[in-house]
Amino acid sequence: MSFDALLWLSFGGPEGPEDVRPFLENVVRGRGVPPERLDEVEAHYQHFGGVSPINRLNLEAIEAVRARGFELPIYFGNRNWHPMAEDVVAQMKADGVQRALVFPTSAYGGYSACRQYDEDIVRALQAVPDGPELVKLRQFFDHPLFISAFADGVRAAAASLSGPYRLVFTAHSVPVSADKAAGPPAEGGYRYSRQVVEASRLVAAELGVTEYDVVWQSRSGPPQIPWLEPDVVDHIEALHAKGVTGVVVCPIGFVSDHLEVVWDLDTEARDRALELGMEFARAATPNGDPRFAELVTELVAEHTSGAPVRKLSSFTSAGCTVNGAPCAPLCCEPAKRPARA
Ligand SMILES: CC1=C(CCC(=O)O)c2cc3nc(cc4[nH]c(cc5[nH]c(cc1n2)c(C)c5CCC(=O)O)c(CCC(=O)O)c4C)C(CCC(=O)O)=C3C
Ligand SMILES: [Fe+2]
Repeated sequence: MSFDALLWLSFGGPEGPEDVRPFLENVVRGRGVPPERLDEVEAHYQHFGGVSPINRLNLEAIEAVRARGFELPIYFGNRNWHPMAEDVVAQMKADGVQRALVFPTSAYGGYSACRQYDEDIVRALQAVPDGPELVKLRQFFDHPLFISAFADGVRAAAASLSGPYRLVFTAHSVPVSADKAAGPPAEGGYRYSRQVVEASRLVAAELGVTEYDVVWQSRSGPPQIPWLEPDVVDHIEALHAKGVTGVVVCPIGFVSDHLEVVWDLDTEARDRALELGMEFARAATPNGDPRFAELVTELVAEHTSGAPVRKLSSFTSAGCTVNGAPCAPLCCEPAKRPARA
């Protein structure tokens, strides 16, 4: 199969104070997130001048891929903020692109991490009749380059501490019902949390660390709905109560230092740990590591030159579908809630 472009598909983030509210409205449209939660999250963004680092980090990662001599033109589009996926797909069509690979900036399965990117593709193609064929790349949570980049991040973070530490992996929480619906029903659900746990195990194994925890962060939604727990800040408090004096937090669920990382971890979790008199260090995310550009190049080469599929676990790496089709019938079905307007 031949391809004539790569679409780098991400979450999007605001570029200034005025963008924050409309961006947040895009993210939570139809999701039942209470306004108080939005006010809180808006304050986190405004703390950084209303600018999320995510767009800049994506552009830097794209430059790193280009700098490797990558053979296809790369387009950048988002789910929730400009450049919006539909505008970029219109541009691709205008440029004569007929078949493109799509790199979604999430390593995992599940509704928010995988299926919602399929929905973005469907939405973009609906907005652009006779647009290019779009083939999404697979999930890469257990790719050796992804795992070793995180392992080095943990090594460097641990080296910055003076005493012993507990290794704590963290990923974005999701509603328990969404995790239960992650993956095709025949697999038994929980694909997202199982992949997060597996990636964490692989990083720990590469480091030779046998005692570690996997926790969750950045919970949203109405308080009465259960989300994956424990929360990273609560967990740091529990570790402190057990006499743990240092913590290395590895944001295994994220590819770059976007807002949930620089606020929820580097600010909130860190402040709490220091308040408790604990040492705290946060491992780097892979986005800025040369291995990340190599990873993208390899995932593309699986399609363009039959490069081997490298993965360290036997767990399914799905997500590779055409024009936004789900991976399998009923795979990662969205929760029953009002449709996006
Ligand atoms: C699994 C997962 C990932 C990892 C996979 C992936 O990377 O895709 C992820 C990434 C991200 N989440 C992000 C931002 C936000 N997520 C929100 C809300 C939500 N996230 C959810 C899940 C996830 N989110 C869910 C289930 C919700 C509830 C609403 C809904 O059901 O959709 C909200 C609303 C406010 C709030 O937090 O309540 C914001 C602003 C940003 C950009 C940060 C920046 O600007 O730098 C990124 C990369
Ligand atoms: Fe999926």
